[in-house]
Amino acid sequence: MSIVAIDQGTTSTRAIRFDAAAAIEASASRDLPQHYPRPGWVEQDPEHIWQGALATLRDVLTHDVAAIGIANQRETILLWDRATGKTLHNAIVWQDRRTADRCAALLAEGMEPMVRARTGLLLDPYFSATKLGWLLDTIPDARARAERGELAAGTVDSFLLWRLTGGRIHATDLTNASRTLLYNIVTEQWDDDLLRLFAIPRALLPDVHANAHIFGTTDPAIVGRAIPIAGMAGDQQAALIGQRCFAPGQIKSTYGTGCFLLSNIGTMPTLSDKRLLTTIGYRIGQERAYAMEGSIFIAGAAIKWLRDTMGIIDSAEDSAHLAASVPADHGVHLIPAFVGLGAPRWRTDVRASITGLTLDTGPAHIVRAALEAVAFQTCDLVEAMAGEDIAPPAMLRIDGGMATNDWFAQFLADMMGLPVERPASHESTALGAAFLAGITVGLWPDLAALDQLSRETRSFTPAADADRAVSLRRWRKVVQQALAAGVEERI
Ligand SMILES: Nc1ncnc2c1ncn2[C@@H]1O[C@H](COP(=O)(O)OP(=O)(O)O)[C@@H](O)[C@H]1O
Ligand SMILES: O=P(O)(O)OC[C@H](O)CO
Repeated sequence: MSIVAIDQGTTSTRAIRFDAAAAIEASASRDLPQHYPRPGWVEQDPEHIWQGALATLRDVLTHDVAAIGIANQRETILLWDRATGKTLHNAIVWQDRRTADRCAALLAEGMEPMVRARTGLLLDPYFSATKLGWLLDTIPDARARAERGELAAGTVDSFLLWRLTGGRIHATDLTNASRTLLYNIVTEQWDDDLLRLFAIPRALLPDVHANAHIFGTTDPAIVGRAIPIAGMAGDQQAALIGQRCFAPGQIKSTYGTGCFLLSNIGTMPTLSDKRLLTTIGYRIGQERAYAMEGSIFIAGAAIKWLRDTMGIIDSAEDSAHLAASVPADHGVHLIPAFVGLGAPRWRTDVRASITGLTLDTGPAHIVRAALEAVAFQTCDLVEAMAGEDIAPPAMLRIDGGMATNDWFAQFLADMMGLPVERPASHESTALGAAFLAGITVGLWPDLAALDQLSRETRSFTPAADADRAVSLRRWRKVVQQALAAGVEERI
């Protein structure tokens, strides 16, 4: 028996087939283009999302696949016609900032404490609700049609489920729901007050289920037979599960397009004093956990930008040896605020900058500064979490495309002063989705059984002589300057 996980990420879609020992049997991948129609706007073509998922699924599907799991880029929102299945607009991607003014207006009306108490989130354009509101306000007739129940909205998991089931099932899981600003993470229901606040008709929204659940079965016309879609989770929560962070205090950080650090905080939805997010970690049968999250919007995306837009590097892999070629006291800083800054600062107005340039600055310095910035931001998150009333981490588990970079993993350990552990396979997100589907169909009985599966890892131990304090002090000074420049822009 094997399980296929679809990992629908921001820049690519992958399908991976796992065996009963959680080893990878086959994998397939397709790139997913991003569109930037205006500064701060980020969109994707829904048909690209769908075709990528379908093609990769078909590539790895065999007769012994017992179930499919889905993990997905979160918050990205789609709107489609229930009768035809056609989308009404491009997907608005989580990084999109077009609703910054709407969020600022709600903030000025004093709505954030209520929103935060119910959702664990903040009033930021990152989340789905204001994006969905924008679609309803912008597309002619959309609001009236939504109210009549003719339209469906959903995050990427929900859209893929709809398409895979031949337009029969409109559902999501509670981790994805918990990123919309519409879902109450305490009562585990869509929240009527929040629906009113964001002017979202209830008829648009999917049913919500726990993560390990038969959400539907594939339409045989699409993949040849009816296979249960038996697990779904937002990609960061899927990585938390794939990294087996099942005990309070266990913490993982995934370095894909962005970086998302999630700490298992147990069964209470404790709110942060430091502008971190509280979110649903997972619900699998009777097992449940909330997570505290620090979200950094740009991680691997900075390396992708240096490669694809600036042409400074030929491949992302080259960034490791280029960084190693530059001395530690190089003095260059890159603030990767290409779409503003996420946790713990949450500043939509700040823009990216490179400082400390001299005539001997070359591409390698900028590459190193980009990798360093992601590590420094992780330190800021870990420090913010250390001030919370939650169990302190003993080490950090990392994964995602950028985590394959050895230089980065070592620098991260050095700057945090904490050991960093990296699984041999960086596909923790897909593994988490496979775990969910496998539990549902009885391949594994429970979380304890997952913990016992063999797990090969590599550890990065902090170097004794790493100049942590000085490096972090310099980083924070440059961030302060970028924040002040953001204020000036607004004036
Ligand atoms: N060796 C590397 N060093 C630094 N960044 C890398 C490396 N390999 C991949 N990346 C970055 O990782 C990202 C891809 O990781 P992935 O986990 O597939 O992301 P996503 O799920 O967001 O699409 C890209 O942004 C890429 O630039
Ligand atoms: O594409 P990733 O892996 O950076 O993940 C995106 C996140 O889910 C956004 O919240």
